[in-house]
Amino acid sequence: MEDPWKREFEFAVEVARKAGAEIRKAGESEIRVMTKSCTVDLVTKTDERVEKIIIGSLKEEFGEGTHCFIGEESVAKGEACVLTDKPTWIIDPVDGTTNFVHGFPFVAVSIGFAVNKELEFGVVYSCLEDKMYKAQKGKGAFCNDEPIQVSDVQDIKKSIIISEHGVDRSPEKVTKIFSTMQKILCIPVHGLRGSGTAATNMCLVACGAVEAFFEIGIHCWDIAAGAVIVKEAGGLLLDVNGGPFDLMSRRMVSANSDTIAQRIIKEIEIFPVVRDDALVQKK
Ligand SMILES: O=P(O)(O)OC(CO)CO
Ligand SMILES: [Mg+2]
Repeated sequence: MEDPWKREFEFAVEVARKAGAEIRKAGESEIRVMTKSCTVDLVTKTDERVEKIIIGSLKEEFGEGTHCFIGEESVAKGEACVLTDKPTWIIDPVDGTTNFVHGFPFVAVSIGFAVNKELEFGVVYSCLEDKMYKAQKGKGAFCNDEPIQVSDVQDIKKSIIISEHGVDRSPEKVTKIFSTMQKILCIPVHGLRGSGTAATNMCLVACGAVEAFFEIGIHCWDIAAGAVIVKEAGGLLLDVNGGPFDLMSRRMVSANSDTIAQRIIKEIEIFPVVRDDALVQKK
């Protein structure tokens, strides 16, 4: 069947590569750090500039009228974060801003594309490692053009699991997050990890380096692209309560298999978060 989004997909790969080069270059000079929701929610001029480059390039190529854009920094400045049926680009210009600021070597550009609220393709460029992950619905997942697949480990005791602690440091939430991690660690699993970027974490699931990544508190721009990559690599996505995955819910389990996903879900202590599409629009 003719691929209706081929041009968009190929352009997304090109734009992600260009954005990654900008991030690498910016990392060589002094980085001026600002904060968003709290003192540990960091943002830099590079996040804002790279998002403008990505959205500017996409608008120039595909026009403003028919395509919609959800970008992390545009939403931070008050733009809407609502997924409609229109072709929508979901963009995190710098996933792993804290890593970028500290020179911790995992930083990714994440570009997802949805139509009729369904994800069609995802591109994650881990720009410091120079790894281009990409996937189109129904066409498999790739890293630097090599096919990738999730791991076939079904025994949780032989797994590595990724989770992150996020930027909300209220003691009740931190207690729940670490209690969940403690329970999973003590199953016992082989190890717990975290790269500091959700997009890269999902690609680590997709290429079989770890069995699962789960988090409550991530945003749609962190995981839209990775969601397609995990699925196309043979993995699955679920809500943290075992229900269907909902991109705007800020809750996600991505895993190599249902067996691993369900075992983790048994241990997750759920806490409330405000959905992305319930964020108050400032514009
Ligand atoms: O670095 P960012 O884009 O704030 O994203 C974080 C989670 O929100 C890492 O995935
Ligand atoms: Mg992010």
